[in-house]
Order: sequence, then C-alpha cells, then structure tokens
Amino acid sequence: MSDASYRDAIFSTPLDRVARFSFDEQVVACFPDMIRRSVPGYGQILGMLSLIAQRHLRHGAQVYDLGCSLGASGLALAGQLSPDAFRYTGLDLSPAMVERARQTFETECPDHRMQVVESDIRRFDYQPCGMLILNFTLQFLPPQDRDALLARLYDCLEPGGVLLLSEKIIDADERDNAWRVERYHDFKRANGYSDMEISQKRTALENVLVPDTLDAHHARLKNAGFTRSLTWFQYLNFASLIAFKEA
Ligand SMILES: Nc1ncnc2c1ncn2[C@@H]1O[C@H](C[S@+](CC[C@H]([NH3+])C(=O)[O-])CC(=O)[O-])[C@@H](O)[C@H]1O
Ligand SMILES: O=C(O)C(=O)Cc1ccccc1
Repeated sequence: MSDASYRDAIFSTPLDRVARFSFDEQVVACFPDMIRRSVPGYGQILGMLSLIAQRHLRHGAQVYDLGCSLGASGLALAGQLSPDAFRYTGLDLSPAMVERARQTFETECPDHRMQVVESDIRRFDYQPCGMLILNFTLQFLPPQDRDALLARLYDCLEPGGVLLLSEKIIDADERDNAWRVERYHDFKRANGYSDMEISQKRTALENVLVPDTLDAHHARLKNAGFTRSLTWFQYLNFASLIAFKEA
C-alpha cells in the first residue's frame, strides 16, 4: 500500500444504504485528513501528550497506545522524548492501520523502540506499564466491555502511572447537548464537509461510536480503581481526561 494520504471523501456521494463505519482500507487511506478535519483539538491533544509524558513517565517505562491507528501518539512521543525514555507498544484491530503504523515508525523514528501489534485491546496480555493512552478508542468498544477493560488497565499500571483518555462526549442536558452537536457540525462544515457528508457519517457511526457523559467517564475510572481523574481538555463535544494511579 502507498504512503499517500488522501482527502476524506468517503461520505461525499449519496449512498442508498449507509454501512456501519469501519476502519477499513478506504478509511485508512484518508485517516490523517479525516481525523484532523473531524476531531476538534486533535492536534492540541497530541501536542500535550509528550509534555504530560515528560512530567509523569518513569524513565524507560512501557507505554501502551490502545487503538493506535496510524501511530500518531507514538510519533508525538518519539518526536519529543529520547529513545531510552520509553518503550512503545501500539495496539490496533485493523490490519490496514497496523501495517501503515509499522511503516511510519520504521521510516520516522527507527532508533526508538516502537512496536505495533494487531490485537483486540480487550484481549491483549498487558505487562506492567507507566502510561496508557486511549485516544478516541474506548468510544468504539461496546459499552458493556468498558468497565472490565479499565479495571484490567488499572491493574497493569505501575504506581505513579497515568492513563490518558480522549473521547467524544455527550451532555446529560439535552439543550446543552444539542448546542454542542450543532456547533460541532458547524466546525465540520468550516472544515469543508457538506451537510450530506455530515449526515451520512452520523448514520454510519450510530451504535458504532457510543459516547458517554464526562460524569460517566469519571465514575468508570473511579470504579476501575483510580482515586483521581480530571478533565484537562475540552473542545465542544470532545474531551480528554487524565487518571492517576497513586505512587
Ligand atoms: N477492540 C479494539 N481493539 C483494538 N483496536 C480497536 C478496537 N476497536 C477499535 N479499535 C481501533 O481504534 C481506533 C480508533 S481511532 C484512534 C485514533 C488514534 N488513537 C490517534 O490518536 O490517531 C479514533 C477515531 O477514528 O475516531 C481505530 O484504529 C480502530 O481500528
Ligand atoms: O466525524 C465524526 O463525526 C466523529 O465523531 C469523529 C470521528 C473521526 C474519525 C473516525 C470516526 C469518528
């Protein structure tokens, strides 16, 4: 497969039947463009990731990036941290994503210890680690699988370790929720998506990307064992949380 990244035009023609969204070859080919134009704050979250790692990561610690896609979080870390500062394992279920993430690490940061494994994050055998990254991944798991995964992740995190959780979120208040979603659609329009693209993608994501409220996320983290979590970033209906395991 080529390294080229295309403009996302997946939902730009009218479809008789909109299929469930999946991370197939077609999505992989335009993924950097799609995520940049569709996720408010995506670049800022990645920029902050390495600053957070510089403060919280034990030297040489293991980092897991769950649902790593093309490895953007790993690249952000490798861009700012020395090769001996961490070991990185990206996990993703999509073979097309994994293949391209591996190629990217090989060419972009050959001296860093970057590994990519094709795996379901619910079944992977995690080793002790200093940092766990779930950058817009938990939202794609069936809601009933989320608690068990977070409990396992809490267990494999070393004392003093952190979990970073970025998600599309909903508001419990219907009016606030509607306002945020409308402004999110304005954001997408301003980034060149048509009303038809916005509407067809919305259909494709129904029951595939299932968002929670911020309160539900904090409650879930607490339930998994984290005594402290905070929302460090929010832009419309997208947010990023950090949870700490006590040292
Ligand atoms: N059960 C699963 N096991 C493994 N991977 C999974 C699973 N379910 C979904 N995925 C994978 O999770 C990723 C979600 S994208 C993450 C962006 C990235 N973190 C980024 O910072 O660029 C988010 C988005 O596209 O909005 C996809 O690559 C799926 O294949
Ligand atoms: O585009 C959307 O509506 C989103 O919620 C963000 C997104 C970005 C990339 C893949 C799936 C969802």
